[in-house]
Amino acid sequence: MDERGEASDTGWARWGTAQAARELPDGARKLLAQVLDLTPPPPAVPLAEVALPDCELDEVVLDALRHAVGDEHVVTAAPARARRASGMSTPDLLRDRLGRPTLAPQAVIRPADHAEVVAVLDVCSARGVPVVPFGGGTSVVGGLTPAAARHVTVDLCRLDDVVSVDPVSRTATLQAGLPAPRAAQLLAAHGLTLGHVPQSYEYATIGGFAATRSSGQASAGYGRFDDMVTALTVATPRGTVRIGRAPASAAGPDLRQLFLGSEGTLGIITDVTVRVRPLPAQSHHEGWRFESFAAGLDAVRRLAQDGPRPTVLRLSDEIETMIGAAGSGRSDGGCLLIAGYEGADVHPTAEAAAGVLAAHGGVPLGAEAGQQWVRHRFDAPYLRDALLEAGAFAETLETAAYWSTLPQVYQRVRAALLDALPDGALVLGHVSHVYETGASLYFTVICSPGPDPIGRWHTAKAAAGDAIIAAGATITHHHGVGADHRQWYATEIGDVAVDLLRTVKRHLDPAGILNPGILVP
Ligand SMILES: Cc1cc2nc3c(=O)[nH]c(=O)nc-3n(C[C@H](O)[C@H](O)[C@H](O)COP(=O)(O)OP(=O)(O)OC[C@H]3O[C@@H](n4cnc5c(N)ncnc54)[C@H](O)[C@@H]3O)c2cc1C
Repeated sequence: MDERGEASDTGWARWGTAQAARELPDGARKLLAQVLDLTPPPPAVPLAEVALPDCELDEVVLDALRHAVGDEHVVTAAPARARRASGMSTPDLLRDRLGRPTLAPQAVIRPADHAEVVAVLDVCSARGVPVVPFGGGTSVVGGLTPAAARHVTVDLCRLDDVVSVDPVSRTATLQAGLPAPRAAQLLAAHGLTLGHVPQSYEYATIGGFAATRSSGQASAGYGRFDDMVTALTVATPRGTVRIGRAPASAAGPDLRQLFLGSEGTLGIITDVTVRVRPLPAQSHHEGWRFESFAAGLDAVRRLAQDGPRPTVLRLSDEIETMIGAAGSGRSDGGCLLIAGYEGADVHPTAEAAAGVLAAHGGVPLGAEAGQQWVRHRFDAPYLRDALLEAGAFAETLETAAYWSTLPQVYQRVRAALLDALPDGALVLGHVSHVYETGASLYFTVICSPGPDPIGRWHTAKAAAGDAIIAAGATITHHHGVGADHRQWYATEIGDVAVDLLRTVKRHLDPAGILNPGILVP
């Protein structure tokens, strides 16, 4: 078994391990059976039984790669390649379940450090071998499935340490392949935290967060991941770029931003320097009930704009609240808001925020509702597996918009999804990342799979993408562009910006080996 647990099927056709699987709560199962035509799928093909054609890379290329990283770190075994053929969107999982991953790499290359990443890029650039950087493999937008045959995957799993900590400036330099839980553990030893807790926290990596501009559940208090980055090192086919020598700078455009969100198309990020904060002495979460999503949105906007700002601020719409209640046995109706506070002394902030929430019609549900959310904050991906097993289809998408247009965007995306899935679908929504000027909107769709669940989802997702762009919102707030959002991304940024991006890519990656077909239209 290697360090990613291929032999135990970790992350194959499911989130995490089989041992960590969750049952669908009875209430939720009954509710779904009333509204959807549930069709349980055949059992998933185990990873060890996936058959792939043998690696077709030239022996000269394989030898050069072995020379760059060591023989045992050029892996051509089918399980290792199959496991890295895609990310973790529901279509990815469904293809995995059938034992038919989209486009497996020819080999998995595991460099140990920046110099080895540079050496791998040199080989691949000279030989025209496409390269897919791989962090935790949790992309949900096709970010790991290039439009290229015979590619290799560069797995950053051996770049998994803290390079340095500067407690005076409160920064830490972290290697790109460091998984989020290990980063948290290593920083905690210094009394520090990053505060970045996306729902994919258990498996995603520091480099992946930077490459996709990730946003975590506590973004109201700690900011987005790209807000946290003060410097980064990137290996490109042209050489190494290191940017960020001061906390702020007027030395030209901020080129860190060129690489943040570049999704492996301009280079491989090998380390990231991030702002860190002291581990919070206190943490308190509580629930609130609002009569309607509109009323809750009003309260959330007031906190986002005028403060006090909680660390976690999350508002579910009526349907998400109802489904959550069916799962937990509660049935308060309305819309559930979770407010979380972390810091040295959270109670003054929590009390002042409570005043704002109550003034906007919020009814306190107490700390138990908050704790309930904390206990289950990482459950959703496991529940998606449970839904797939029960014969439903479940997938998510997200966007962001200014406050003035947010309600219309919400309505239009919901309507587009429901229209595209006319035989019954549940569309759940929430707001969980807020800014002074607007917020993200996150949708979960649960529907009957039908005979062609992937095709059906592509149609619905395209309708949602069209609605998002037509309503003036962004095609993605935090999942990234990948292969799946490219078409809408091109419309969003326009022709001149598309040319600019293509020109930058041509300069940094003249052979066009880095993640072809991802991000760059
Ligand atoms: C169940 C689930 C929940 C999720 N929840 C959230 C959430 O709450 N917030 C959020 O922001 N996202 C979320 N995501 C999406 C995903 O976790 C993020 O995009 C995450 O940042 C990806 O990190 P990763 O290490 O898994 O990267 P990967 O999936 O391995 O890679 C993502 C993209 O970045 C590129 N890449 C990876 N590492 C590097 C590197 N070192 N240098 C250059 N390019 C690189 C890859 O080629 C790929 O295009 C979720 C995904 C799942 C499956």
